[in-house]
Amino acid sequence: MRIDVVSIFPDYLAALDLSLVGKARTAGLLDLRVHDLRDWATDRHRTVDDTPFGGGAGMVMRPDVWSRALDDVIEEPGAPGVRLVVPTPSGEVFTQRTAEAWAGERQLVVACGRYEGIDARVVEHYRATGVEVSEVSIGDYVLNGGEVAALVVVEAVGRLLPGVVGNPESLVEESHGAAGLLEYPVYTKPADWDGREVPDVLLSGHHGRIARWRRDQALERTARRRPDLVARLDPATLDRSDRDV
Ligand SMILES: COc1ccc2nc(C(=O)O)sc2c1
Repeated sequence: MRIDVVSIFPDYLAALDLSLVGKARTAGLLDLRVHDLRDWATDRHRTVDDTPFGGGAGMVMRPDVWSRALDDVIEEPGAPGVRLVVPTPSGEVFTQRTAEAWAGERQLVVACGRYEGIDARVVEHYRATGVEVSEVSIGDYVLNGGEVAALVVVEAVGRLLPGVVGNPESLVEESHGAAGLLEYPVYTKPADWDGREVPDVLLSGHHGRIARWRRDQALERTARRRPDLVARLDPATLDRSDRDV
């Protein structure tokens, strides 16, 4: 998979050279390219914005600069599996399900807005040329630009690519994973720390009981902290018929 990120702050994406995503890049599992939008500006000040039509505070990012950049970066506009991602506070919420769907794409191009955003005609133009365009938000809080959202999207999608995470099994049990539950509490050595002990069941060696305890903990935690997720659970996840283990 190829992911391109276009930003006026390309150094913001340097964190993607680290950890799992960095290893995936080195291993050739993820072709991640970061671009400076100003490289497509035409004036000596490398201007990418201008005042908003209709007035109002702030500046808007110019459509001509963005289209020169995206025309260069999008491999095959309109081809299947090519998606333009535009992080925006007015976007649909980006979730684990979104990440799972996008992990199957051929190319993601993430356009990071700044100032008051990107001229709306850019999204209109690429939609009209047959490019899949997704305007997404990573949550209900105020950011200053799309770069943080780009980091979230690249990590959430990149870690789902085959070979990136050592044990694919771990993708099932993690919070918001395939089961749709929050993760159960985890423990490691020392067994006795701060006068607090590890739940006995985890020391029992009884795998069936451990699995059941973990699922019960995940269900309880999800019901307590994220009741909104419980409504979406597969009924089989709530099935307690294995009580005999
Ligand atoms: C101007 O560009 C922005 C500004 C805020 C913002 N907030 C996002 C979010 O995902 O919440 S993406 C994004 C892009």
